[in-house]
Amino acid sequence: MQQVQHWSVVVPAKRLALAKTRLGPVVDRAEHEDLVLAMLGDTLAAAALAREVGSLWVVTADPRAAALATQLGARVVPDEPAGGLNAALVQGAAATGARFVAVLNSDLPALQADELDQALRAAAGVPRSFVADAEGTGTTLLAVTGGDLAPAFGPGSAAAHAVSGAVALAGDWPGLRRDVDTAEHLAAARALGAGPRTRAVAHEACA
Ligand SMILES: Nc1nc2c(ncn2[C@@H]2O[C@H](COP(=O)(O)OP(=O)(O)OP(=O)(O)O)[C@@H](O)[C@H]2O)c(=O)[nH]1
Ligand SMILES: C=C(OP(=O)(O)O)C(=O)O
Repeated sequence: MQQVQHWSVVVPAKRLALAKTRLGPVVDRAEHEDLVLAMLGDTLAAAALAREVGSLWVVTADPRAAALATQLGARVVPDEPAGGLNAALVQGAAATGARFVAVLNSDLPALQADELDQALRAAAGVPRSFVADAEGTGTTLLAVTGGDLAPAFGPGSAAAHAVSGAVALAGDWPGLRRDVDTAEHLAAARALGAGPRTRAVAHEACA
């Protein structure tokens, strides 16, 4: 029987009102926050179904994101003092107290539990690894099996993670790689099959 490694998965969630600025005008101001929250919810729901995931953690300063995370079974780590994404991830990883830690973006509405399971199984065999986004420039998942996370998220993070020694994980994981920054990405995620929360909000906006 295949052994299941229980990972602590840390998901960062920016304040809804400040997040996803590049999505631009696909939805109005009120719906924008709902859409960001919906993508977080679909990401967490898929991750919660993954067999390799032992616990889910959300680092956020946003009350609605924190409430949804709790409802979906995640533990909330307050994002304070607000030091930006990489600081939030280091804080979240430390809060888990775990050796096997993976950080996962919150904007993966087409994520499938089985692709996360496959990626985490591959990640278990190396000290530090990452999954590049669909464009190959960004990062959607960074995993460590005991050492420092040393996150380098931001523009060009895939190259930064590779240069710092993390192994690029290979796999056909379209939902795991499809982060949503722009309207085009949202359309691509919907074409792959976004989760129900994102579908419900995006339906109105992009019908
Ligand atoms: N807790 C926390 N999460 C963050 C922070 N900045 C970004 N994130 C999260 O990190 C992940 C990747 O962030 P980006 O894709 O750059 O998202 P963004 O900053 O909302 O998007 P843009 O406004 O388009 O740059 C998403 O899960 C964000 O919610 C931060 O300062 N704190
Ligand atoms: C922060 C990142 O996300 P994005 O490129 O989607 O902003 C990243 O890929 O490092």
